[in-house]
Amino acid sequence: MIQHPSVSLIRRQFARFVSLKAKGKSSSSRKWLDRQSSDPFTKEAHGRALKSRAAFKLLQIHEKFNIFRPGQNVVDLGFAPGAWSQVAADKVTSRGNILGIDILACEPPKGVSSMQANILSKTTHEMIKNHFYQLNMDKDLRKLQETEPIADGPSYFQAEVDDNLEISNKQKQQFPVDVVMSDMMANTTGMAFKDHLLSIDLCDAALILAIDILKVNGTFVCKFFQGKEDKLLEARLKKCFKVVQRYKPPASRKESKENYFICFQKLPNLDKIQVFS
Ligand SMILES: C[S@@+](CC[C@H](N)C(=O)[O-])C[C@H]1O[C@@H](n2cnc3c(N)ncnc32)[C@H](O)[C@@H]1O
Repeated sequence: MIQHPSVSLIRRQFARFVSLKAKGKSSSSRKWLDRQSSDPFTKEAHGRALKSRAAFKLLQIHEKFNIFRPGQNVVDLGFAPGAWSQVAADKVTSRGNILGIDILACEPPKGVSSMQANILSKTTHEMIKNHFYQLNMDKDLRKLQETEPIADGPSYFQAEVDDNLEISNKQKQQFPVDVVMSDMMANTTGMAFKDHLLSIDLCDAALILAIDILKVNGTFVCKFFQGKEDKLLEARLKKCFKVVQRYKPPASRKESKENYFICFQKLPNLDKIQVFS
């Protein structure tokens, strides 16, 4: 094919521009690419159709602490691209429910519900609560319909069903979730202290949600970036859970400041003001 000289010139200049850009890649992004291509967890994640190597961190946390059981309700904060949700969905089976929240738009993995929302907004917390309340109501209604054929029954029958629903929802609605887990992190700035504070803010938002919706004895898993304030976070966690442990799974890179709090046995009757004072 004969090309107009100006077209081929533009193509050559474009190719040169691309190659210069590639050469000019910062050493940190080149290092990142090298690390990704040689990383055994990244390779294995591809092989097992997992969304990212982050899956292995949660698998290792689960292997050590036995977090999940079939049938549980789980909230996955900062779920995108979805590796933790994949792991949780596999462990809780189709009897359980996973809700993933992320500030970014992301298609959730199979069997996972999701919301694009910011956990630092109060509205997001309300939306999460409503999601599980609705699930509970649907479950209760199905149970009642299995035992009582309400569709053709007289209206007093329906009233009785409504009363029963109200009672069981009052008991269950408040704390419908078994596990709240957060792998959230905002875009890092490169300034260690600022990144640490950003991370602690996200942990606090996750903890507030856990106080509001976790069952008594429920489990909380939370990534944090280590720094001066993590002792204060740990103190808050200890007011809410009987057992609080720090654990850095082997799949978490040694050079990364990330670490995890694994908290078991949520305590009853928590007062947020007291926890945060
Ligand atoms: C390290 S990634 C999570 C990886 C995920 N656990 C997985 O296995 O695929 C951190 C996520 O936190 C999300 N995030 C950061 N700030 C957030 C916020 N304020 N609200 C909700 N999600 C947030 C980011 O968008 C990002 O997708």
